[in-house]
Amino acid sequence: MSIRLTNISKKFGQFQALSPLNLDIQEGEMIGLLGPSGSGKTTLLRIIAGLEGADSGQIQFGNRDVTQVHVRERRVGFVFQNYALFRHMTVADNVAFGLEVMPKKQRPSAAEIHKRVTQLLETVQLGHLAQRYPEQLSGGQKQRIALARALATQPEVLLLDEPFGALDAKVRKELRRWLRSLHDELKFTSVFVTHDQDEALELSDRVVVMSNGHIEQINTPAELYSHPNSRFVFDFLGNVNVFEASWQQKRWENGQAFLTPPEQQTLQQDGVLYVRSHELALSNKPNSQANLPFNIVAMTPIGAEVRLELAPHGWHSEELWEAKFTHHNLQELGLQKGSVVYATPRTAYFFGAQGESSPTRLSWPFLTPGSLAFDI
Ligand SMILES: Nc1ncnc2c1ncn2[C@@H]1O[C@H](COP(=O)(O)OP(=O)(O)OP(=O)(O)O)[C@@H](O)[C@H]1O
Repeated sequence: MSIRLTNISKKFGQFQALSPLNLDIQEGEMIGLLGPSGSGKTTLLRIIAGLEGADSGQIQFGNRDVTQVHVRERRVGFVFQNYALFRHMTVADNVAFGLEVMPKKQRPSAAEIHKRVTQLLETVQLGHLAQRYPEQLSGGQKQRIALARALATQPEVLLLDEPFGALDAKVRKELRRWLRSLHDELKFTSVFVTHDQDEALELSDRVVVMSNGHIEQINTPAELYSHPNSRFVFDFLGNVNVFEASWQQKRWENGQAFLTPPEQQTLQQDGVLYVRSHELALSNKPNSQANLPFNIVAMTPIGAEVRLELAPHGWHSEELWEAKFTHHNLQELGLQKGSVVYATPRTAYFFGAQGESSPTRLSWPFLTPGSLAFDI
């Protein structure tokens, strides 16, 4: 079932929770609503569900205008963060609930309900827990049951509000993969809310990035990562290093540090350069492309990588910079906590001070310490 939102807005009193926004969701797509707390994700999800009315605009499911249609008639499945299972009912009865309360004419027979519940419990791989009560389940199991319950009425749209928010990191990851494969198998259209960028990037076909009640950008995870269209999206997708750049004749400067633009670039103005932590090379001396001196203040192994925290040396940055390397790379470089190093970006994104919101992507030839043809 495709979903089309046209001109949807919502105010709570004087507060504009959603500015008029448009969103087209394809049939069978999995859409992640990502944004900081208060950006309007849950409000938008509740409006799609029919749990909240919009102040303006139209909602279509396929060709059907559902703007005025009651939540019960919209045929959506809903999963909340806090499971919302009925405590006094067994797992099987919880899953059967949506079917049992159907109007008599539409309700399947008792035998059909039993069959469907059994199948759903198999799908969520919890058939053996059918006679347990919610309090006898782990958080991850409860959330799978909540999903089975939401799917029992065979909705064409599944809406999930921070479905894995209350679970620990490992269970979250398992359930994410599991939800994605269930989605691919059953082919319903899903919209889920999250403030976890990894979750949004891993699960979604497209991510809708929200801030202050409007949509900042909609794109596939890969495109969002390679072409963030605003500083907000860049910041929100995490871990960027910021170089406040003042244009001085042929290069960007900040204190004693400088960066020379790639040859073909003609961005001769002040601005801000954003550099991702894994797009930095380090060396024990500067070169003609970059003179970005740092003190290494911390080296933290995180799984297969080591994260370096770098304090600018002789220039200013609001925050420490971060660089990521494999253990092997780092050994080759022979770096120690406390040493001074020079960073050279491979790629950076330039936001001009003149206010244009989309950045220019800058790409330099990759310089390794041994191949610095133009060391200074
Ligand atoms: N019923 C309500 N009455 C008044 N204000 C509300 C109501 N529901 C939401 N808001 C406000 O609207 C804004 C958007 O809320 P919403 O829950 O949609 O944000 P969110 O992006 O889902 O945030 P979170 O990640 O914290 O859940 C918030 O500032 C919130 O305080």
